[in-house]
Amino acid sequence: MQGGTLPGDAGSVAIGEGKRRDGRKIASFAGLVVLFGNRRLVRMAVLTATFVMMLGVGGAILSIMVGDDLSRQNDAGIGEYEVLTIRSFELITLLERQVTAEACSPAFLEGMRKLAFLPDGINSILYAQDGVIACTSNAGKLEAPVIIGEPDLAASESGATFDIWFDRPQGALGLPGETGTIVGGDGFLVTMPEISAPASLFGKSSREVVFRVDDETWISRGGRAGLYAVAGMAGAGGFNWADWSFYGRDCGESGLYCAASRAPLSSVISSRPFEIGGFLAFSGIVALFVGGLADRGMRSYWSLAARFVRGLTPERMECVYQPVVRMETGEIVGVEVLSRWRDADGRVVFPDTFLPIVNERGLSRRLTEIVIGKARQELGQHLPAEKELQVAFNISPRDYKYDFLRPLFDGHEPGTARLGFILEIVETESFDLSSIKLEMMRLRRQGVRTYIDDFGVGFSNIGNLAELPIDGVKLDRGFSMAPDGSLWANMLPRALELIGSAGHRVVVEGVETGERFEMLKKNRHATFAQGYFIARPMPVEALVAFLKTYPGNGPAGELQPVTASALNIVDFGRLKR
Ligand SMILES: Nc1nc2c(ncn2[C@@H]2O[C@@H]3COP(=O)(O)O[C@H]4[C@@H](O)[C@H](n5cnc6c(=O)[nH]c(N)nc65)O[C@@H]4COP(=O)(O)O[C@H]3[C@H]2O)c(=O)[nH]1
Repeated sequence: MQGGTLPGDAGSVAIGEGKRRDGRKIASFAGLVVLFGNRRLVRMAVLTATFVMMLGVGGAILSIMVGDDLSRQNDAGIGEYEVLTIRSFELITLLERQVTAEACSPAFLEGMRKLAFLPDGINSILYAQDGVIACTSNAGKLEAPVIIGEPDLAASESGATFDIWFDRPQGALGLPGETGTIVGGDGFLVTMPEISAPASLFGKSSREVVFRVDDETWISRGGRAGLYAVAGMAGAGGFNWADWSFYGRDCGESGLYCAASRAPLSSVISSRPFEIGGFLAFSGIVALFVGGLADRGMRSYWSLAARFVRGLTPERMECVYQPVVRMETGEIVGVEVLSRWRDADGRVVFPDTFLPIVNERGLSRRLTEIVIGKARQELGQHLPAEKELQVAFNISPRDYKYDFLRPLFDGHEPGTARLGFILEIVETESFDLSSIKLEMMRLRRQGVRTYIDDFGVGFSNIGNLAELPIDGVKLDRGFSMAPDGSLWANMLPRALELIGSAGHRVVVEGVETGERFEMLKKNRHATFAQGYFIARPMPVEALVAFLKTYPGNGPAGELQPVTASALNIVDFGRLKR
């Protein structure tokens, strides 16, 4: 057997068009994926998507970690301010209870100093009368009393009111060069020291602690002023694309203090170069792995073999019919059924491409079953009622071994049926045909004849001509397609003689020219001919049209002898793709 290397079959495009329109959209989409180049594209897309997804996951983890760290810094700042505030009130309560001597007297000052040394972080106590600071725990009685002025804020906590003076210089109060926030009610006041920020885990971060008056009003209590406002505008996840920075914003339980922190992405990355570099490398490896998996999956899912196995269905398998001429009368007496398979993208795949898959995967019986069923149904439906035709199928000799061929011709009544059936045994491997003799005879009794296909090439054996119950032989197209004067061309009459003398009919395949056709007409052993000179394989609708116009097909009993020039009346070019 030789693989078909045809550019196409006659009429298959135009006639098959309408039928396949529905499947076009799906097919063209499938085609995108089927194309090898696109498989690479899909692989790249999967790889990129995986990498981006990994970056997304990594980014989310990083942003949670940075967010946690920023919250930790915020909480530390808020906590310290809140603790100090509470301690301030406790201290003021203690002062009011314990320091009861005459205001700013030595005993009074002694009492203030003792409490200033409590381990509460507050070491500066002031005493003011009518808005004027008269003495402090550090400076004692002030020679020049200090007017404290209006408080920045009058707040209330658990029913008690207290005033706050933010960031007042402490020089005149015995703490030169320092500033502090003064908190207190009427009489005793305490100065809260500045609080330092804890170290960031992710590079250089900045922080601002604010005293929150209400949702819209707050007073900066240290750090980088304005940060709290920007943090409020940072989007979900606390990442601000405007300055590529992470932001965190938290408030304490009392709601009096809030804090905001910022960590620029660049400093986060530069603070963890190995971890981040390692994660990027890991993401790359995962993406390559997933891309490879996708590629392997696609290769096994979209390989031609996998596509064919999935698509070996009557819907995707098409039959084309190549007419066979009886040389004596010039009449079309038969057709060879040749199969074509439609790939997922709608392209036609020829037998030389899919037959190796059929043989490798043991699908020959499935193929035969589909082709015979489909051809019988198509011919039965389309052929004119009076037309008799010999229909030849290609069969692997292995298929004879199973009791499966005969049921495919159920209902076939030899002698009365207008369709006769021929099985052309294709010898693709060394196979002992004598082992299927019995089945050949059983089929013959059922009216199904057996021919040996592609005689003269491959595994054909002259002994088979004499020993097997065969009904005919198809001479390989290599003989008639060979150029004039070549060894093959010279062997053609000898091969015909050999087969004819064994008493078999011969179908000469591959008749491409009028000269060869005329030459064969003169040879009494050349019973039938098939080839492009007569017609290319074509779909059933084209076959019906062809049979009507073919010059040798006159009304029954009036068959016209056909000459090469008469045959050329048919416009074969119109039928060729
Ligand atoms: N150059 C040239 N070629 C011509 C000419 N006339 C016919 N042909 C081509 O030669 C092949 C003849 O079929 P084959 O020898 O049985 O060879 C067939 C047959 O062995 C096998 N095959 C086709 N359909 C089936 C099938 O349904 N089942 C099985 N098992 N095999 C099949 O595939 C082979 C190739 O089939 P196709 O590609 O259809 O190729 C066909 C046909 O299109 C001509 O004048 N010139």
